[in-house]
Amino acid sequence: TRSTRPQRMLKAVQKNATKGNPQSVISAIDYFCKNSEWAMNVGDEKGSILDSVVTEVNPSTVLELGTYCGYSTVRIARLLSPGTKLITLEFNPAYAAVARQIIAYAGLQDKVTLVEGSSGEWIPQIKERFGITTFDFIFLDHWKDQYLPDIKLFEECGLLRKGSVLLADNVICPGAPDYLEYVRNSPRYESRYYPAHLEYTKLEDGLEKSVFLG
Ligand SMILES: O=C(NC/C=C/[C@H]1O[C@@H](n2cnc(C(F)(F)F)c2)[C@H](O)[C@@H]1O)c1cc([N+](=O)[O-])cc(O)c1O
Ligand SMILES: [Mg+2]
Repeated sequence: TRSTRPQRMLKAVQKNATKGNPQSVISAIDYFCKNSEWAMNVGDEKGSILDSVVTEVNPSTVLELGTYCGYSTVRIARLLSPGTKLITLEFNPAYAAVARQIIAYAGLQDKVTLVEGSSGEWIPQIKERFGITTFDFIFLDHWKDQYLPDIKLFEECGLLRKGSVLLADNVICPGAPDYLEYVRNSPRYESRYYPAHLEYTKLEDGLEKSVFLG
C-alpha cells in the first residue's frame, strides 16, 4: 500500500541526513518540504524564532504539544542543557512512530520523552508521572482549537510558575483566535507576537510568546 507523507519524510532524513547530526536532520526535512512535499513542520523561519526563545529561556523543564514528525522536537532538544529532557505529546500513533525514528536518527532520544495520548488525558497526570512541578517552557503546535482549553488546564493543574514561557505556533494561519484573545487580554500573561510566514510559503503566520505572570 502507498506510504504516508511522514514515512516519506523519514526516508528523506535517512537518505540525506547524517546520523547523530541534528542540524542535518532539520535541513533534510526542510529540503524535503520545500522540494518534494509540504508538511506542517514549524519550518526554518519560525524555527529560528523558536530557537532564539528556547536559547533565551534555557529551560530545565520543557513540554511540547504536537510532536507530529519530531521536527520541532529535534530543534528544541538540540539546544537543551546537558541532563535536561523534554516531554512531547502526540495523539496519533503513526506520527509518533515516525517521530521516534527521526528523533533517534538525530541522536536525541535520551533528551526526549515522547508520550502518546491526548492533552486532556495527560496534562493532569504530568506532575505525578514525571515528577515535574512546573514548566519553564511550553511549545504549542497541536490542534489549534485545543490551545485555549489546554492553557487553562495548565493553570488549573498548577503547571505554570511566574515566568513560565508559552510559545504558540500558527496563531495567524490556520489561526487560534480564541487563544490569542485570551493571552493578549488576560492580566495573567504578558504576550508578544513574532511575525513570520507559514512554513515553506509566503503566507503570513507567526508565533505568540506569552509569559505567565503568576
Ligand atoms: O493543523 C496544524 N497542526 C495540527 C497539529 C496536530 C498534531 O498534534 C497532534 N496532537 C493532537 N493533540 C496532541 C496533544 F499534545 F494534545 F496530545 C497532539 C496531532 O496528532 C498532530 O500530529 C497545522 C496546520 C498548518 N496548516 O498550514 O494547515 C500549519 C501548521 O504549522 C500546523 O501546525
Ligand atoms: Mg504548526
